[in-house]
Amino acid sequence: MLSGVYVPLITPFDAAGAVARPALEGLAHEVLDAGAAGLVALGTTAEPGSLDQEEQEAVVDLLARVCRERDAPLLVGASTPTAVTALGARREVTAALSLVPPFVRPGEPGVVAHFAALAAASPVPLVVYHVPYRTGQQLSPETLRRLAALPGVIGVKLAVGAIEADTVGLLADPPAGFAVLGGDDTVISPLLALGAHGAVLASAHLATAGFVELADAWRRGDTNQARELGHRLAELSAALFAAPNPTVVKAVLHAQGRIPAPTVRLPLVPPDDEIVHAAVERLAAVSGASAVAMR
Ligand SMILES: O=C(O)C1=N[C@H](C(=O)O)C[C@H](O)C1
Repeated sequence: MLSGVYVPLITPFDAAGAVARPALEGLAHEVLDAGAAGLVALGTTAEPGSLDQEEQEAVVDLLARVCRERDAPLLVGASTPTAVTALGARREVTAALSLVPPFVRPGEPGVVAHFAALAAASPVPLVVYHVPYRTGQQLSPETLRRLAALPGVIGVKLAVGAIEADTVGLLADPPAGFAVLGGDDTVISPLLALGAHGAVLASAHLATAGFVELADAWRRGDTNQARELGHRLAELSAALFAAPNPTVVKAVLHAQGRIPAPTVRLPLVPPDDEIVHAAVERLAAVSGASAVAMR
């Protein structure tokens, strides 16, 4: 079952605005070196809607090669029958990360029917990407359990924006063989405390070892370490999400010299300098105060 911290890699661009493949490869190895359980290609953080087909394929090709070299799991953002079918030829792909249909607001029976059909068509397992503030579609615990019972659905990336009673109930009695991965960076520590199996965190491009240690500490029951580290990392995530993701993450990676430019593509625009400075300072505070070597 999926577990640990997965990093949904940004798409770095060079000074000319093209995908900076060497930088992407470097980031992939860096986060795996720091203990990330696996990678996500074409997550929200990758700005997939701003990449053309060739760029998307180049990103998946590169990250699939890295995951093959590192024997690491790879999730790939893919939400249509055509997109998931295209993953069949890629043996490195562990699962598709498939968005609850956005904007349409089909209702919960429609969501279940959608994922039943998508899973039946998919050559790879599915992780349901549930992010209602982006999709406009809420899902009850009962519906999440119905999704978990679908053949081929192996988990959920849960990004409901808070720790809700429904979330507590789901984690009190999680469906067997169904991974619950947190997708809300600022509340990932309490979600792990409740028993989430792991996380998909844009924040984990930075202080990667800290986020890995956070998940490990909650898993082994080291509550003092987990609680203290969780508070500090939550402050870092809040700073990294003070402007639309991944604008701040990219700016900090550029400030660290890890990517050639902080460029984001429209409709995203660079964050205010003050936001970037605050995130850099928060990262330094987290890194400086931690016994866990962080970058
Ligand atoms: O790229 C992702 O996957 C994530 N996207 C979330 C979002 O921006 O809504 C944030 C999370 O860190 C992972």
